[in-house]
Amino acid sequence: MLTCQKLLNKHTELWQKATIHPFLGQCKLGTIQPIQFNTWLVQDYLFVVEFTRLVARILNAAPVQHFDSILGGLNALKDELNWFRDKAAERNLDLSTIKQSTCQEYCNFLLEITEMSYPVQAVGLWAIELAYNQGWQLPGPMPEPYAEFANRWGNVAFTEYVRILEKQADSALETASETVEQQAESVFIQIAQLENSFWQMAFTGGQ
Ligand SMILES: Cc1ncc(CN)c(N)n1
Repeated sequence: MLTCQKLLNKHTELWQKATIHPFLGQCKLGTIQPIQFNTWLVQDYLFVVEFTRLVARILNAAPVQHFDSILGGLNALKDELNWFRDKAAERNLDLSTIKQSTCQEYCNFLLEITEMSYPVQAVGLWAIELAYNQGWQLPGPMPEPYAEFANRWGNVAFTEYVRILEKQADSALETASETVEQQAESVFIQIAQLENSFWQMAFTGGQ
């Protein structure tokens, strides 16, 4: 039987590339350049808009026992979108801009996930949230102004939320066919690759 942990064990290197990147390393050192950080901030806001739509669709496919956590996630996304708007305003950034190709590619992939069965969606949701939880947590405490960003996804409550998503994905996988297991693995791999590309996009600052 496939589990989230098995996916992490099987694709260690790929997952490391998704969660450990010079972008985050330079946030930790305080040496990230404004163009790089601002590129990430604007593009991540655009991503989170589409991610919110994905979570809403996952709610539609989920068993009622999983509603609590998904509704909690949607509520947190409401705050997160407003927080992104505040952060962008502080930096005089225009959020009504076009998506860079990597961001667009990831958003297109989110749409593809919505057409798959619930176990695959549950694995996708867990992987996307785990990527940010670990990505922002692994470097350890960051200096201001990045501490606030690291804390948003690295905090204990978010870690607990990701654990619940993992349990839900595992329970959805319990009765999954081999085909669905393969789809879940493929979605996990693609998310890991897209997460790495997203950091890379921000790191190159849109040049
Ligand atoms: C690219 C990306 N991946 C994941 C997350 C966490 N929701 C995010 N905000 N952005």
